Amino acid sequence: MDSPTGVNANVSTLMHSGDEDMSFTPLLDLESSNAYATSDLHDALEDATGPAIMIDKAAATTKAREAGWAPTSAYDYDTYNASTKGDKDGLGEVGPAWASTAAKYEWKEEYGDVGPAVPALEAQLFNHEFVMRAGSAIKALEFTVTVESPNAICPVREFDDAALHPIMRENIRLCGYEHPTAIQAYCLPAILQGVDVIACAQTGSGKTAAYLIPVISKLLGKVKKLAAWRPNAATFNPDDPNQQRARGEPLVLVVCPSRELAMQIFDEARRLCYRSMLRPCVAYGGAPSKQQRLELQTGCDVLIATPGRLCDFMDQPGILSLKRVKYTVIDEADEMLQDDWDEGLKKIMAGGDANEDADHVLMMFSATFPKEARELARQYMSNEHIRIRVGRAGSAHENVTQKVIFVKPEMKRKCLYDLLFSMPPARTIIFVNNKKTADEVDDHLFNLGLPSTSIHADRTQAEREDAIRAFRTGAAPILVATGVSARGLDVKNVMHVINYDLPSSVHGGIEEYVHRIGRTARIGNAGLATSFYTERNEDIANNLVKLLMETGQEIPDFLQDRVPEDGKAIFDDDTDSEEEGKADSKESVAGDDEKAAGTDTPTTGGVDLWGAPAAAVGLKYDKTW
Ligand SMILES: Nc1ncnc2c1ncn2[C@@H]1O[C@H](COP(=O)(O)OP(=O)(O)OP(=O)(O)O)[C@@H](O)[C@H]1O
Repeated sequence: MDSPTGVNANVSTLMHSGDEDMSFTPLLDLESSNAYATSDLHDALEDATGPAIMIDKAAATTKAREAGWAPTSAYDYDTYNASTKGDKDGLGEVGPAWASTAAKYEWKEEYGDVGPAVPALEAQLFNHEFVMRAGSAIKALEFTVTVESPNAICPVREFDDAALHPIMRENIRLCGYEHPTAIQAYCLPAILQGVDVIACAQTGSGKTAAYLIPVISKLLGKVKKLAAWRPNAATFNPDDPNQQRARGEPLVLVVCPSRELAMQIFDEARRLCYRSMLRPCVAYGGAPSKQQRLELQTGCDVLIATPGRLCDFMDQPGILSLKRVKYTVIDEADEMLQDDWDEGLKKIMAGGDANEDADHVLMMFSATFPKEARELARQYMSNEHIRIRVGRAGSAHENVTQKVIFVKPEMKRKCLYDLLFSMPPARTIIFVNNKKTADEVDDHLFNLGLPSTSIHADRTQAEREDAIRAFRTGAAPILVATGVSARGLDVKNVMHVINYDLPSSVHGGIEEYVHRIGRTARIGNAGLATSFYTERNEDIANNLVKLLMETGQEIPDFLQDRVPEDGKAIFDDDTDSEEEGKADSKESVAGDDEKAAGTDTPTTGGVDLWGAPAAAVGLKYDKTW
């Protein structure tokens, strides 16, 4: 069936009712993918490059079912078109329910300091089977932590030690977070100090909670004093045009580059704001703005937004004002500091009518922070800011087993097909470098009976949300994606990331590779990343080999000549040579030796890895976590 966008997208179901709709039956048993050890997956790689076999569609479908892959189900564009036609505002009865309208705790004026539990909402937010749980390999996220700060930061080993608000402590418990990760252990006390923070830690290490927990916790005690007026949820009827509406005046603003990431951060905020007066909202492009506007008008204390839609709302002062913002977080900051986002980010940072009080705090987070981004980031930060780095800025962790296979370009499809059949069915993301290839690979797999779906920037927002939902629930356990989804996507049990195309050095390079492979093996779980390497990928070869070395991976024979002569994996960019004076010691890869060398002793002098003279930020110390 042809789609309105001219592709044969095949999202497995037409579901527009929010990720908490439990009537949706996953076709892939979510737990079963836990049954396969990562070693089973990569041992099977040996079999993945056999000779091409031509298979007809019926035979291929039978083969896919026999191998255990879930059945395919075509996207029903007729139903989709019928349901959204004439419903541009997304407010019609049959229109899709967007992620931005997902249920949240609604505060009533008669509540005291803590609202009562709402069991149905609690079950949706915390207990459903799609919430990630920390894996047993969480220790692999324990790197040497480097802190540069005007004051010493005393990390919190346990959430109980962080002086958090009781509601926050309870919500963390409901989330199932038992211990803080390294980045959380340092960010909690750092952010509670109330100064600007730049933080960098590996993919899937809990950076979202690292900023949301302290910020929300700090606001909880004073929200009644700080928050703007909003209608009482006990009596407010959003359908009544005569009801008085609020203006969105958030206390917290989180800006991130992709819609999917915004929805995900919104989900985390919905959990962490549970039973509190703080009302989270999300604003992102593609979905109708009217619904998002109504949400802002119902009250907004924590706003998560992508830049385009945020700037649109900033141009409507009756709808949104940033004058109360106390905390601004730029997530995926190195991406947000790229030229593409320059105009929007400048406008957001200038803040329109933003809070110019001295108490405004700016935070930047990412798993990667190349040199140019570090320099730019400093321009926005106050002089006395805190910098926290877990391991090397831009490093990966050893929970992802990385395999690189040499493939002739014309053999990629065959190789992909064999690869998918060489191991047990598992939730898999296949990254490609352009939208056309995404459509082609998705169609190819789907036509061979494999339950794939795909996502890229040319898809409508409804298609994007459906694709992610189908992938998350297991209805379509194979997701073909362009780099748009490389950052942030956090889906339980993604066991395998395949780089059908490796990122080129001009389009994301090694940073994008790190983000892509980081969609698997999150928060202490294990995963596999397989990359198809062709002769056209020479531009990324040196950094790829260094990254493989850094994480103790096997270097394939065809890349052996890229191994540095001294056997040390030092990244060119891991220095600030543009600064006057010498960079302090170039950091070698974070291995056990380096960890052992970690010291609690503060050091000063030289130029730090973020490009500021270390003396300007007071203390600098490494600590073995
Ligand atoms: N302390 C914790 N214990 C257990 N799970 C946690 C903890 N903190 C966060 N998580 C979970 O870990 C997962 C990864 O967190 P998150 O998405 O914030 O990672 P991230 O560091 O931002 O990754 P990326 O750089 O890829 O965006 C989420 O599902 C989150 O709910």
